[in-house]
Amino acid sequence: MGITDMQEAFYYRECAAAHENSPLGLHYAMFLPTINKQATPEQKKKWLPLAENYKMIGTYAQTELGHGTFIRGLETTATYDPKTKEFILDSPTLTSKKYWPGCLGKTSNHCVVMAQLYTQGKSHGPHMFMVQIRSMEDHSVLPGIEVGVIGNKFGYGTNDNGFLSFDKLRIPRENMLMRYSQVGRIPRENMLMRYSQVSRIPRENMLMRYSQVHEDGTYVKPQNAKLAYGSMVLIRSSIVSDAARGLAQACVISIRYSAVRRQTEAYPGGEEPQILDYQTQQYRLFPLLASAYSLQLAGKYVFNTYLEVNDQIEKGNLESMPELHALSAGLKAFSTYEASAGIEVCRICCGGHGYSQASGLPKIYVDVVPGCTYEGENTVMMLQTARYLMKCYSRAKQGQKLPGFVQYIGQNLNKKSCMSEEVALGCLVMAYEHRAARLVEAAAMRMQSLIQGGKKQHEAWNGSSVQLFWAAKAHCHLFCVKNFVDAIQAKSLSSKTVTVMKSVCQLYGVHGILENLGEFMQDGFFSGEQVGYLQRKMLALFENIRPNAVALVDAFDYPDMVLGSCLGRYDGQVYQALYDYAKSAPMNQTEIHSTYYKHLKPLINPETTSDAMQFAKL
Ligand SMILES: CCCCC/C=C\C/C=C\C/C=C\C/C=C\CCCC(=O)SCCNC(=O)CCNC(=O)[C@H](O)C(C)(C)COP(=O)(O)OP(=O)(O)OC[C@H]1O[C@@H](n2cnc3c(N)ncnc32)[C@H](O)[C@@H]1OP(=O)(O)O
Ligand SMILES: Cc1cc2nc3c(=O)[nH]c(=O)nc-3n(C[C@H](O)[C@H](O)[C@H](O)COP(=O)(O)OP(=O)(O)OC[C@H]3O[C@@H](n4cnc5c(N)ncnc54)[C@H](O)[C@@H]3O)c2cc1C
Repeated sequence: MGITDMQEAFYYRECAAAHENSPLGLHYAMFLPTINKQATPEQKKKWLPLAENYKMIGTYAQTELGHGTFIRGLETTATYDPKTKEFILDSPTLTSKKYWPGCLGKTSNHCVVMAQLYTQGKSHGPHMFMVQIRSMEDHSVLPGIEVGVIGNKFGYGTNDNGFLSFDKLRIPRENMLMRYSQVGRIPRENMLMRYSQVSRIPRENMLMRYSQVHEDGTYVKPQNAKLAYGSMVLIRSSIVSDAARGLAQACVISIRYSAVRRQTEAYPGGEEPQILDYQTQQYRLFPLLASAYSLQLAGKYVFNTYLEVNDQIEKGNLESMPELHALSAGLKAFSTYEASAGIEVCRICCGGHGYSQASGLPKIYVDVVPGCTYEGENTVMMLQTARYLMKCYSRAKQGQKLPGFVQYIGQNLNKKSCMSEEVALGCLVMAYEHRAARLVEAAAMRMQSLIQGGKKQHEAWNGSSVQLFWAAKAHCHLFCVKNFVDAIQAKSLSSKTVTVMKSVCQLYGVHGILENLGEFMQDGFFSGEQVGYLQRKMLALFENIRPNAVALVDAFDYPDMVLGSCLGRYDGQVYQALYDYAKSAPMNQTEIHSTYYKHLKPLINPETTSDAMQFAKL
């Protein structure tokens, strides 16, 4: 392609083969970024040119048959042999076989492998290693390696997710990605490669990051063990926009189709209305349209935050790592949950045609829904965010100032909503802050009471994890609402655009409250009368959004070739497109299908079926 910008290359691939999940997807999304972020300058100098020019094609092999979530429980081992200055990679058990990595079964000839590092008889936890798995001459599998595909999946048909195991495979010491932790002496020139003059680096930086070790394999700890998890944070930060894109495309298809489809006379003898005029269709689709806009804004925010924090990390300042982890983990979970559920509603809103591949919706769904699992199973990710919120809560209770977006935690909960008929954006934000603060406090109180009752920390954690999940979900929901409101209020949009977008933003906030009413009303924050305001406002917003609904999805500007949908075509020629799609079905290339002669004819006309066929039938 010759496109050098990663993001542009990503969008090109999205257009050229939308939702096809390229067999090189992991090469771009994780193999290249892992070399970029986890390799030393020397290693980058050696591997990046090869990988960028497809002279190395790789994937990210971390998950095993027995472990995906619990990285510290991974069983693949990498044991350092000081005599030969090599690592010995081994899959000691059945459950240690790598299982799931994308593009692994047949495509990749290399992979970055997450394995438990052992040196001098001690385990140092999961680390990344560069491993060649296939010959660069003829793509044959190298000795000491077993690799293959895992078979059919729910979707992702074009991705050869695979399994991989090692039988005491030896790799050079230089193949451990050593940017943040090392084994075996680091040549002085490496230091120079990272920083122009070793002398110019304050000594504590060198000790913290590039301190010397002996050739006997003494291990040098990284500044933070979680630096090795960096590639996952990058992808989680990218997945939010990915989920938003999928939901937005499903909204384009279902709302355009709902403007074309007419069904059921509105009154005896009357005209059949556009199904988009049914209030129930608006109730199902318009909040999803609002959610698509909200998640797109959230995706931009979290990816920009990733870039900023990653810059600081590369300079040795790890201060914002915990906040980035909490934000990316929570929003990855929140966005993929919301998008997956929303795409399914869009499909159902298209009736029978929504169930056809011709709609383009099943393909979008099976492309987005695994995002609830990969890159960190959603519940686990929400609980990671909850872990951070608990820390923030105790800091708030100690009177400490909290960073940026979590300042709402620990606020005075003894207040009522300011909600009026107008449903001001500020009152919406206040409601979400109150709900999140209350759920964070309730989870913290629950944990405290269990511990005071004699439970151990891990028992109290598990005994509070439902409420911890609720708190994290409310935190992410607040983020999306507040981020949307800030965008509306900060944007210098034209007055007409602001009016329309303000309605979309209001609908996102109002609908979210009505769909989670118990959490907003449990402490009497809202009165029944105020709930009535919200219900009437939601119905009014449907009417307000209806005239601009098609324009609001056109604004996403997805070309027909990306949507791949007979229902969501820009020209609205749905029925002709469906008929053409049907006519082009492979089974219609012959009038009588070959199976007629073998299976049907003997039933229908047994007397005319030749004896041989009869015999074949028996
Ligand atoms: C530029 C364009 C790029 C192109 C990308 C384009 C599009 C992307 C969109 C879509 C994706 C496309 C393709 C990709 C498709 C498929 C790829 C899937 C690949 C995979 O599917 S690849 C495997 C993923 N597999 C996981 O995702 C495992 C999840 N499991 C874990 O991640 C850990 O297992 C965890 C965290 C559960 C426990 O880990 P643990 O047991 O070691 O930690 P523990 O609980 O003990 O402690 C916790 C302390 O660590 C801190 N902490 C933890 N993690 C941190 C981090 N990341 N950063 C900073 N701090 C962190 C905490 O904040 C806390 O801190 P504190 O203690 O202060 O509270
Ligand atoms: C399409 C697809 C592509 C993938 N690509 C890759 C890849 O390229 N590279 C790679 O390495 N991996 C890949 N994976 C694997 C993926 O990263 C893992 O499946 C994911 O991390 C979840 O781990 P798991 O499968 O072990 O699920 P588990 O962790 O076993 O989850 C099962 C259930 O247990 C629950 N659970 C687990 N731990 C906890 C806990 N501590 N607290 C509460 N509940 C818990 C979960 O919430 C979940 O409900 C891919 C997976 C898919 C589906």
